[in-house]
Amino acid sequence: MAAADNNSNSNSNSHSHSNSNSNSSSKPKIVTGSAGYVLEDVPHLTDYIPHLPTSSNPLQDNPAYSVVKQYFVNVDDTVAQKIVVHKNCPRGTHFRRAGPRQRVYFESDDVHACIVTCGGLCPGLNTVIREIVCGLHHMYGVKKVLGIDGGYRGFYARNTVPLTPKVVNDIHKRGGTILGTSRGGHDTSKIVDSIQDRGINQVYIIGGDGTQKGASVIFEEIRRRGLKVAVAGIPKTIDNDIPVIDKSFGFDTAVEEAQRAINAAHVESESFENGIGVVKLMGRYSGFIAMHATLASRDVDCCLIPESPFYLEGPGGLFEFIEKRLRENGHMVLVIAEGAGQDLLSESIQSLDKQDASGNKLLQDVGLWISQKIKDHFSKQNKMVINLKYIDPTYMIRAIPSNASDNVYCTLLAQSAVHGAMAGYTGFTVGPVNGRHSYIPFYRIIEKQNKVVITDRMWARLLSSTNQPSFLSAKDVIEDKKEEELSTQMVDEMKYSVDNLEKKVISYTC
Ligand SMILES: Nc1ncnc2c1ncn2[C@@H]1O[C@H](COP(=O)(O)OP(=O)(O)O)[C@@H](O)[C@H]1O
Ligand SMILES: O=P(O)(O)OC[C@H]1O[C@](O)(COP(=O)(O)O)[C@@H](O)[C@@H]1O
Ligand SMILES: [Mg+2]
Repeated sequence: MAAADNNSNSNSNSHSHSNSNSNSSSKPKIVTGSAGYVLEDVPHLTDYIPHLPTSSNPLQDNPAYSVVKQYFVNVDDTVAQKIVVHKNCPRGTHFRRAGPRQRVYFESDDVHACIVTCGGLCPGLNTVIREIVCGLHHMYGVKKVLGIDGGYRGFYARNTVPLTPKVVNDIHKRGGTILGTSRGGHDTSKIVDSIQDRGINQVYIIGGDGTQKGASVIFEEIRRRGLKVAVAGIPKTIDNDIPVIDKSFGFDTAVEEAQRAINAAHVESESFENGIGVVKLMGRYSGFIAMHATLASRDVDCCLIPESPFYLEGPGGLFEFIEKRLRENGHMVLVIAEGAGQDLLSESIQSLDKQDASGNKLLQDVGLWISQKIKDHFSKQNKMVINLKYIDPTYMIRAIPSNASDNVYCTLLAQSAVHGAMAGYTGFTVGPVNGRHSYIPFYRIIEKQNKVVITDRMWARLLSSTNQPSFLSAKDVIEDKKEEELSTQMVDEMKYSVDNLEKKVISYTC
């Protein structure tokens, strides 16, 4: 059966904007079941192209997989977002489990896939590219895979690179992305025109929060034009700021590399009288890298992240703490995430309010700023002679190849994306939810940023390991907790009453 027979739109040069379905924009596909079960499903090509032919999955004849009992995922398998539950609480949100399906919606020979990488670098990008190419080739017999050069704008402004298992064979040993990447330059219609012109029918988009927003609008436009094109997102972020998924690829590698900078800061500070080592780590709005690097190292005396406000002067302030540590230990190490203390910076330095090409706010260098502030403080009052060393390993932690565990993780992400697209799913991001790989609708990935919750146990662990001040009064902590509880409760209540709110919802009883 030729799946591409139903794909006349995707091979047309006329940029048809007709829609085969009256539903022009996709609505969340929410399925409810008993006991407050909610499935936030992902779109499928058959939602807007009816009667698509299917064929059996070629993997069933592949000797490598045929020995694995139940290799195919049951169509009804879903993954729970919340696994800690109480006896009477609703079962909550679930996502479709990732993995190969018995039936596929593309014939191998008809697949023309493309891969693009966008946004900042991250360890593991090349591994994901490699495993998409090899997964398509070895598992599904797909021969036509195109690399888009230089991010989104490469769809219409740059050359493309044919990708084969041979071309990508050892790229996972290199940092960066062999395809190149960029910020800005997202023109949805031009991108979809290019997809249509080239006859591409599977689009793999690797990138962070900005990229996934772009992928979501590309999917909507493809759907509006009624094209048989599957759009799969693979979440990439060194900052670990993408919600829902357990963590992002490359994060472990980055945390590991950050240890080298922290070690250096520790050695330097220990070797000089009143030595202070300051390390700035990435993390625009989320302090995960700084928090995990601090927890892993045990040499850090104070960790400052964007989520936890702090102040410099007076009782309970940073200067007082530094002085105390120096008197106790003779040295100290301070780790600061790049987005921390930006409010303090803009008070003392004139804020320029500049943005990068993607519209991300360009931050002032908090590492330099805080180093100068500390130096000024101790010299002005003639308090103590200090020896401060500032280390900024910013790009060094992300421009490296991924470690072994991230390599395995990248393989699973790539294979999940390939299985999903072959099974006709579209408009989804792949990622582990409580350890199980899942297909997550774009809107859940882009609706907010993942941040360190300073009223959670992890931050408490950090505070107890460094014994640094929380820089919050007890009253602030209680208020923060209340706000967090209130918003979690509101989300739960909204989810539970979803079938009352949304009449268009497809509902069935398990
Ligand atoms: N809201 C948006 N809508 C469409 N495209 C976007 C949006 N935000 C960012 N993009 C595009 O996604 C790409 C990467 O975004 P960027 O923020 O630089 O990195 P990241 O995806 O890593 O967060 C850029 O090409 C940018 O133009
Ligand atoms: O200098 P660049 O390339 O814009 O990258 C710096 C930024 O990239 C990041 O690593 C994350 O960016 P992404 O959103 O692209 O993943 C930030 O931590 C940092 O501010
Ligand atoms: Mg981003």
